[in-house]
Amino acid sequence: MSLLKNNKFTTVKDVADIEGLMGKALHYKSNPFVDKDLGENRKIGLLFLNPSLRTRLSTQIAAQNLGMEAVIFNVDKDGWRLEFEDGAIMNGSTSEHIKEAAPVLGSYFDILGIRSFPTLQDQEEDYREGYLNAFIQYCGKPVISLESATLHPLQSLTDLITIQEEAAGKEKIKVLMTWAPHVKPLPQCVANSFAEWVNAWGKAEFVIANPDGYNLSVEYTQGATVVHNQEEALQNADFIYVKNWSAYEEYGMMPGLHADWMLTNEKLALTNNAKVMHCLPVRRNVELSDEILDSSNSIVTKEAGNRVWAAQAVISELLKMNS
Ligand SMILES: NCCC[C@H](NC(=O)CCC(=O)O)C(=O)O
Ligand SMILES: NC(=O)OP(=O)(O)O
Repeated sequence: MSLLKNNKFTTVKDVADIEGLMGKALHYKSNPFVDKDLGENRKIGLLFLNPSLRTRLSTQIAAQNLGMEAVIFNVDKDGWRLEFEDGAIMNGSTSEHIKEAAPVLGSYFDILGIRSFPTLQDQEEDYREGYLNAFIQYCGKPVISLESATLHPLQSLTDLITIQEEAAGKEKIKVLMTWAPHVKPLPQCVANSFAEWVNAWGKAEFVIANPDGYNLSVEYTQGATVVHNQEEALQNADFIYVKNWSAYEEYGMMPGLHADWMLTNEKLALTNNAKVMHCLPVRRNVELSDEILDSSNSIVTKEAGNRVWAAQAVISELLKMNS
């Protein structure tokens, strides 16, 4: 039985068995090379339209642990500028249409991973996931999201296994996702995705705290308790997931800077000695204080280390589905 429902990995909705996939990731953590022949003679193409440290390296390592060859291509810097619009008269700055580029890439690789951030200009356009969906439509191969306009599923699977490891069998845990300040508008995707996965997992009391004006789309938060008072939300939290995001309603805007939402030791004292998580990269002393990041409560680097095992579980399932 496959742990995936669909021949792609772009949302928790593509997963048939969340606990099974988490278990598989943790199994790989203990036995990284147990399936080292599974991907023999197969190739994964990792396509980036935006920067990345963790995703590109952890996914490459995960593929190599399965015996695959991983090729990274920075589409934004090294490829032709792509056109996505149907019927476009290409007499401007775009040189190649996705209708040619995607099937060509599909012919070179067995699996494709794609990172494409939102523009934060047009909510409707970003939430339609035009880039990701065009690749899926035209490449003819299974696609893994390496962070799209609205979601970051490899990050969220990682976050759940990290929580499971740290909770160490504790029955009732409270997970708080809190908005944090930032200097520029960031996508909602990491926060949407974490909410989508924690809600689908259903094993935690889940609270989201954000200032007025920063509510996420209910499509992802449904099931969580959304509050606007951070101190109240911090009470008895076992895990604090820290993330900035720009406004969803007043799309891509920053309706208030709220520097006082940065987590400090004083605030951490309100919690159940909570572990602090962040997807990284993090801006020190803007999003999270030095005193938290340098304390034993911070598990951010351990969390990033777990990215390998989440990616390995997903690639392994896709290899088996397409063997
Ligand atoms: N892939 C992990 C997060 C990516 C992105 N962060 C950023 O763009 C941070 C940029 C900066 O701090 O300059 C985000 O929040 O969605
Ligand atoms: N957390 C994460 O996706 O990091 P990168 O942007 O460095 O890949």
